[in-house]
Amino acid sequence: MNWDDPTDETTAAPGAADERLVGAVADGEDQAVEAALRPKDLGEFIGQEKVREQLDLVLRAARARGATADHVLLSGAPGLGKTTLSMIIAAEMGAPIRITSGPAIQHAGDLAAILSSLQEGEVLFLDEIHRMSRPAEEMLYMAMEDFRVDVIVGKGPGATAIPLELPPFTLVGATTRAGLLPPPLRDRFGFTAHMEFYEPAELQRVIHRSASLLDVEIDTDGAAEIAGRSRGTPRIANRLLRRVRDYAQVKADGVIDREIAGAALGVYEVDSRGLDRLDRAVLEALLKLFGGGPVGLSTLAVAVGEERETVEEVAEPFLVREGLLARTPRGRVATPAAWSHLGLTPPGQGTRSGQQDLFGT
Ligand SMILES: Nc1ncnc2c1ncn2[C@@H]1O[C@H](COP(=O)(O)OP(=O)(O)OP(=O)(O)O)[C@@H](O)[C@H]1O
Repeated sequence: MNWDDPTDETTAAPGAADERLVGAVADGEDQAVEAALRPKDLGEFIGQEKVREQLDLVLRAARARGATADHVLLSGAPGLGKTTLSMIIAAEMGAPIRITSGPAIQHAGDLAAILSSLQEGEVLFLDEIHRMSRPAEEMLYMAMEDFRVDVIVGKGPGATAIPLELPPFTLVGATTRAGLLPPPLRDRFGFTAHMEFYEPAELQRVIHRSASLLDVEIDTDGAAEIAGRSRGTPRIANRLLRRVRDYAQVKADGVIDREIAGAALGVYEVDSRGLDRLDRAVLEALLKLFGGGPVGLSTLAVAVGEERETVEEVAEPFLVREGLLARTPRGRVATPAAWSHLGLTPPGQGTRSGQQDLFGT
């Protein structure tokens, strides 16, 4: 976990991030419906304009040369569309795709088995590439550069390396942490793209598109309301849309407008900026109990009745990214935006501070 990286929500306390409605990591229900919602080509892929434009050039040029596309590295937080883009790359190249992940490749032999069964031009999508084992990573260097691997047969002094030719393929590596990749691996990608969080207007388009695929009626304001609470992440936008759809079906006529979206997400405790119960508890403790800080992480965790790791890894990254909380050498500090988001006045700036509120003075 990189404490200073507010986008690093990937190594959060086990289960904690996944169970949240606003967690960016896919849960079982997401996996079941995401296939139906994935854009199928670059034209359908919303936002990430620069990445799309550059990738379009890379793929067109490869097609014009009749060659396999260069290896592609996609970095960015979970749920921003890395898997989707890798499938689009394969579709645009008219190639099959094989999907695996770093943690699934623990031995070089696992990788050799996959590589040796690839077809010519196939796209190999390697999610969480930064979590691959060292020996597999070293085998990948040669495979990417020379389309060849040395398979070691036997052990000790009798071990022999048998060279194995591979068909040309395109590796699409995905990582939440490009900085963690060793430079020799990073350098072997011909094209590297960093995926940014989405603007609310882009998420609004994602929501309209998904609503139409799910046969849900939603108006512009309803989509805007959900988009504003989706933490810049299409996966979260799609998940919130499904919960709001349930609410609209049960409590109204099935049509989603701003009022219905706001009421539904109120039930699920996702506030107007996308903070959930845990995020708000952390902020409230920081403001009301500690006057906005600085306060140590352990003290803050005790105050909200959570594990230190949960506060640090599950709640804080988004609060930092939103500019609501700062991690300083002296401890956690609330920003002016945190006070205004919770409708409180910082101490010394008015009649009602968080501290005064708490003690009713
Ligand atoms: N640009 C986009 N336009 C429309 N929908 C998108 C876009 N990006 C992502 N999505 C939707 O969000 C969902 C999650 O995307 P995807 O699985 O590609 O994310 P990811 O970055 O690979 O996540 P992870 O790192 O957790 O594997 C998909 O179902 C897809 O429908």
